[in-house]
Amino acid sequence: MKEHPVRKDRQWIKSVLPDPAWGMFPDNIGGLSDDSRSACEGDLFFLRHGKNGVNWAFLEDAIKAGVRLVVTDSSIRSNWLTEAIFHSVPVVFVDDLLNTMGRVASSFWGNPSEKMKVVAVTGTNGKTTSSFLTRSVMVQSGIPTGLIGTVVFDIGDEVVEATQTTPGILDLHRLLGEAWLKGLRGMSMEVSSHALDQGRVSGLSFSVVHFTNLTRDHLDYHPDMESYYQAKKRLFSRQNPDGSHPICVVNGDDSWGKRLISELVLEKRTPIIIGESQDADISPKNVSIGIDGIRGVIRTPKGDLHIESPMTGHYNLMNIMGVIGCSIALEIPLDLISRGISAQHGVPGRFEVIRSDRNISVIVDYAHTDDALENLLGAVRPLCKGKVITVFGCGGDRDRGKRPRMGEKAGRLSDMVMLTSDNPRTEDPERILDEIEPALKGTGTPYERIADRKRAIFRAISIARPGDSVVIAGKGHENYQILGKIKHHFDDREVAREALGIDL
Ligand SMILES: CC(=O)N[C@H]1[C@@H](OP(=O)(O)OP(=O)(O)OC[C@H]2O[C@@H](n3ccc(=O)[nH]c3=O)[C@H](O)[C@@H]2O)O[C@H](CO)[C@@H](O)[C@@H]1O[C@H](C)C(=O)N[C@@H](C)C(=O)N[C@H](CCC(=O)O)C(=O)O
Ligand SMILES: Nc1ncnc2c1ncn2[C@@H]1O[C@H](COP(=O)(O)OP(=O)(O)OP(=O)(O)O)[C@@H](O)[C@H]1O
Ligand SMILES: N[C@H](CCC[C@H](N)C(=O)O)C(=O)O
Ligand SMILES: [Mg+2]
Repeated sequence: MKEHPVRKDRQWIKSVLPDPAWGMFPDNIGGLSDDSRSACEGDLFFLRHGKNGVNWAFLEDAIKAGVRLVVTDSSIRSNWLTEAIFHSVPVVFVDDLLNTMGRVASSFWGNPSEKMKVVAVTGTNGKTTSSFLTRSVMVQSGIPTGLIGTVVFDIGDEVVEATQTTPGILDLHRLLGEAWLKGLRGMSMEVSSHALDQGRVSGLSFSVVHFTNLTRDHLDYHPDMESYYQAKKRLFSRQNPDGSHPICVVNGDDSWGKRLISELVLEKRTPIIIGESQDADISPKNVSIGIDGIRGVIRTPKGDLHIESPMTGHYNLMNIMGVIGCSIALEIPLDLISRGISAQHGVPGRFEVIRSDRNISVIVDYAHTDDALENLLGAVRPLCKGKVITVFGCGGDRDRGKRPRMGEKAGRLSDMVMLTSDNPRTEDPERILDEIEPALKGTGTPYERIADRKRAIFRAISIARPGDSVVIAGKGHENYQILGKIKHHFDDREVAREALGIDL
């Protein structure tokens, strides 16, 4: 068993857990796991319910792997646990497993989030973009800062492709622990509604929490918009482990944001409000949005702030204002906020322009909700001299209700549409297109239906004339396409370059 970089003291576990049932605490704990597939000898293993209850084979596998202590929920009692004890693995029963996991994992890594500046962003759209911008500002202000979100988990010298927007609770605490050990003192992270619903951020301490917006998505997982909102709201109502509350930054132009603000005010909290209205704490004073980006002056409680960002679109102005709010909450001086915003030249797969010597603009973007598509196409239109040709589809095994909505937006806001596949996953690609097509057809905009995404991109680029824009939406930074359960290499940017005749 490797020596733990933080927990050199033996039996630290005694101070954070109640006594095990019918057994003693082990002498030492090497690691934490909640998945039999990654459990190691010497680990403390958390036995958890899945959506289908408890799978006892997982416990058996974990014991075979040599875990030294099992912690589980008081509601989980069975002969299998007696069996664990029979194998001389002590079992601890707790009333609130997620809360215990958060406390144990944080303590195991030396409570890094309590020592770092952690900024968390949630909302349907704009999390990744805002988290990159926030990190940039924090770095400019001298706080070495990592990033956890949809595109990467970046903890200093270790940058790995993200597996989820918000990783599982133990991975999250580990990432923060390792980030601290590598000298990072800040973390800019995305928190998805799934993560909030599943308690993945339990035990973490946040300095600032940011709400971008709430529009339709993920209603395959959440029963309705109200439950989706309640999941997001947890980030703002939860307390840090020391009982404090983070500072909240909320988009006051969004209808759910307005509600969140009024609920926070009722709880005697004072959120920093961003928005177009001059009543907002942070609002635009004199801002222009064009092909070369966003520039101008933003009003803030600390005075006027000059911004110059290569990013474009009104929605990115909203993201920038949210980030200004977070930065002011961190007490970062205005000139450094301004520098940090300018230094972020773009975000992978978000409004990524594929340059070529053809006089057409090709834009790859991650818009995969109807609101994002509307925002994106609304940003492209004023910049485009010719026609807007949109290539898009919808993910399989995900919210089906957004399919017609996306079809309608794509049709209404484009001059030509290539209806194609996104990640079909285990669904029949043609059936997904069937669910998008009627709404698209209803707009009267010409379209072609080509399920093969590569062919659709090639076709869109081949029909584009000088001055036209080809918008390839939905997959952004993704370098794969999921067909069935298999991930195949696929990158919209590579395919677009190939179609444009650019050497790869
Ligand atoms: C729908 C959903 O979010 N499911 C999550 C949930 O799965 P589950 O309840 O089915 O759990 P399970 O797989 O039965 O496992 C139960 C327990 O047994 C363990 N296990 C499981 C298998 C095994 O062989 N051995 C074993 O010990 C698991 O580690 C876990 O402790 O709990 C698991 C453990 O934390 C998550 O990995 C899993 O995320 C799946 C992979 C997923 O795809 N989630 C997506 C939808 C997601 O989280 N998306 C958001 C993005 C949203 C956005 O961008 O807005 C994200 O944050 O990435
Ligand atoms: N503030 C915003 N409001 C509306 N749409 C936005 C906003 N910011 C970005 N978008 C659009 O949404 C897409 C996704 O943006 P981004 O990746 O920043 O969001 P996200 O919340 O991280 O999404 P995901 O949950 O899928 O990771 C962008 O490519 C853009 O089209
Ligand atoms: N985080 C989003 C990603 C969707 C991206 C899109 N390409 C798709 O596969 O549907 C989700 O889990 O819904
Ligand atoms: Mg994201």
